[in-house]
Amino acid sequence: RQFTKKRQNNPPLPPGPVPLPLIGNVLSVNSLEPWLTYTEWCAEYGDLIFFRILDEEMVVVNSQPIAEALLDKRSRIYSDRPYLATLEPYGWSVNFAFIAYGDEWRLCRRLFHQTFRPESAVKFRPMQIKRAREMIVNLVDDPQHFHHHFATFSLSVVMSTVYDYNISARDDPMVQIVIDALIPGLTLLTPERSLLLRTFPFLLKVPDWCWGSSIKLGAQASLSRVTKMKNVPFRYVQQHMADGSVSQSSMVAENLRRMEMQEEEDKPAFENALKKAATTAIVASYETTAATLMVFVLAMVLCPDVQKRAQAEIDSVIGRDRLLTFEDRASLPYIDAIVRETFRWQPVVPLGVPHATSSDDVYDGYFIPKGAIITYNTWGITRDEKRYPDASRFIPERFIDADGKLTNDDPAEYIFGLGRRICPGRYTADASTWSAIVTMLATLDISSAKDDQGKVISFTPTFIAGVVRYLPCDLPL
Ligand code: HEM
Repeated sequence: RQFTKKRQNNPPLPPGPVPLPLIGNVLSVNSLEPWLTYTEWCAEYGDLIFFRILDEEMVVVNSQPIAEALLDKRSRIYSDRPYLATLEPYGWSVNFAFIAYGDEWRLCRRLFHQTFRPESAVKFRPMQIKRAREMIVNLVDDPQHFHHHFATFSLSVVMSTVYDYNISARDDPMVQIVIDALIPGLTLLTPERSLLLRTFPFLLKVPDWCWGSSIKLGAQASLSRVTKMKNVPFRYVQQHMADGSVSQSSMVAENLRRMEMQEEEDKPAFENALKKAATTAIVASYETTAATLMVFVLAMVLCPDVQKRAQAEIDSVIGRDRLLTFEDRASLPYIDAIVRETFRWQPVVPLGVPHATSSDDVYDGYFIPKGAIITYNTWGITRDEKRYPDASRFIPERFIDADGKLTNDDPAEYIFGLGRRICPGRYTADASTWSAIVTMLATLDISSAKDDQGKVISFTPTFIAGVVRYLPCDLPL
């Protein structure tokens, strides 16, 4: 009744599938790969769709111009995040990517931005190239565990910028702490788990011996792992600052020095925000960068001609006598086209991170209610056949014009989200991806694994779906 009353004097809602009473459209959405449903709906209902999942009001945006008009141009209204009941009990409010739009988010984001804005991020480039070369050594030594080396690479870049911590190639204790907290966390933050706790919050209070206590015990275990991930590397910097053995320019060290000049009463909030900004950097980079590099190796195996053309570009422009640096980037357009196509072909965050509206709005004659969950369908953009003919194929040439130059279409403009919540790590992510890809192409040949008889092991790549969509680590490559 409340729902109907609220609508009476407002313009119509955007078009969408007819909801069932109470449950809404929950049964029509592919729960594992919702982006497929949203992309199908786009053909039927257009680029702005409204539907309901139980009592949640959902809006899906299927076009880049509408996403820019809402998330960017009206960012004052569209920058909140939906409430996730799992966040606090499981310790994940430490990740400011999921917290509400407000003062705490603003402070975290400001601290983050100081380190990762373009002018600062450029300083990391030599380190990123160095880490990419270390990754190659690991890949040559132990090619089978390539996913592990990509994850190590991704963490080594971010741990270095945030804590000035150098991780070792294998069995690093700090990496273990991060992985222990992160891997279970990826599945815990699903909307389904959140819905369960929102509907039955008493599940966090049931006695240990009672049926259903596994939720509470799981939350306690997660909280303790995440707290460890937040505190241990932070303490590492505090301890090593005193003896001068960490660089004073790491994100945490720099801000701890700033904190010394602050009033005593401001320090706890600042330290808390700094811990959150630092931990978010680790969490947000870990799986996204590694998943992107997995997509790249898959593409190289499926498209050997692309790999050959890229290697020929490197050989003809740079030669074979030296390794590459960022100064070479502008003279290697085909490599950049591969980076763009890697981002587009299998976007690792296919629905971005959902936004939420903080007040009612009207767009193009449609009413968008306060508190609606706004999902930006990145996957749908990448599958637009008008913009990307033969969209499901890996074709870097689509980003090269007739003169051999890069076109103006750069997927980095949409795969990192939009508006005030746009990925603030995007410059570092792009530079890490480029340095890893170019160094691999210059030094390695990537192909399918072979069995004992020397026959190629065939496989069908299947992705694991979640906020981050990734390939399993045991691909036979
Ligand atoms: C290929 C790699 C990456 C992709 C595809 C990616 C994508 C995204 C997307 C789609 C969002 C949500 C944006 C929105 O709400 O509109 C996001 C948020 C975020 N990303 Fe990334 N990201 C990547 C790597 C990184 C890295 C390396 C870092 C850190 C150095 C990072 C830090 C963050 C943070 C802190 C947020 C939360 C922003 C906020 O809520 O204010 N990301 N990312």
